Amino acid sequence: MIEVERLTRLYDGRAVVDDVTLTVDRGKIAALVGTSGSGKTTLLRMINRLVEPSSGRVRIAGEDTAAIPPHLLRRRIGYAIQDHGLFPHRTVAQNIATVPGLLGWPRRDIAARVDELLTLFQLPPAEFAGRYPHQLSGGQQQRVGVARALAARPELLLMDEPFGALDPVIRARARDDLRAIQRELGTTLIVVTHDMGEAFALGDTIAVMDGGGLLQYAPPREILTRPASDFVRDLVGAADRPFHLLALEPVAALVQPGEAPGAPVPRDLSQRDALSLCLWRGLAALPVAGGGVVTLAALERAAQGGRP
Ligand SMILES: Nc1ncnc2c1ncn2[C@@H]1O[C@H](COP(=O)(O)OP(=O)(O)OP(=O)(O)O)[C@@H](O)[C@H]1O
Repeated sequence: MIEVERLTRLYDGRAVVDDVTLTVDRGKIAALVGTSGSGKTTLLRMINRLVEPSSGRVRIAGEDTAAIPPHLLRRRIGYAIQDHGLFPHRTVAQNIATVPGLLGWPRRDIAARVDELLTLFQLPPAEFAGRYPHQLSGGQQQRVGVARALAARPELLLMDEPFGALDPVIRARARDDLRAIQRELGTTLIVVTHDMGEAFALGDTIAVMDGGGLLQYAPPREILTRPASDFVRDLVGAADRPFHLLALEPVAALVQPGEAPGAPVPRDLSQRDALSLCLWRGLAALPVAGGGVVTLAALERAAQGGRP
């Protein structure tokens, strides 16, 4: 569990992060969103002490980070940033091996870990381990950046716009891969993003920041249906709210008895994609694999977030 308690950072007497308190449970994902300059990156960097807090504290699994020398702390916390910061003169394998090497892992364990991560990130080791960063696409470089951040099995991974440089299609895939990998490894993750869709797709909780302050910290559904202020409502995109809400749940949650023509959709299809299919095909209901249907009417009700 990560506990951020009354964390503040002053620059020239001005609080760019102002008395922020939040908790991220172990194995969960918190997404930090907010306007430009609202303090997201500064908050993230105070967690691994790349920026020293002016006041307040951070605890990781109960341990106060102020008591841990920064370089040791950073070996325990993965950090991935938009321009991924790979070492250009080191191979992919050497890049990923950086922190395990610093920690003095046996060579054989490091090699096994590099192979494991490359495979997990769908970069076959035989093809990619020996390449240099400039021999990779932007998307591949970002995956190596994330693999490197995860290499020493950190209890916590901090990500600052990790997919910022990717095109929308690859970005959505990278996000889904990250979620799957994060679940598999049980890593706690705090991610800064400008993309609300990404925040809702990834975050178990969403932290909304403005002017250094934390305006709301809550699960996605609550942020969408009960925004703490007009600012939060507008920031998350009032016009997209029904679609964000539908994207949170699979059709399995809405299945009802009945039959409908056509090929069944998988039970884990998002309600948003189901709505899209209904609209595109002009259908009032879709058959769902394993039996039953999801109706356009049920999707419409779900899009209203349970309002009467
Ligand atoms: N070293 C510094 N000295 C002075 N001011 C700083 C410093 N670092 C950041 N700031 C200021 O702190 C505020 C918050 O910056 P921060 O990078 O945390 O915002 P952000 O929410 O991550 O923004 P963006 O979304 O644009 O990346 C900004 O006004 C920035 O100018």
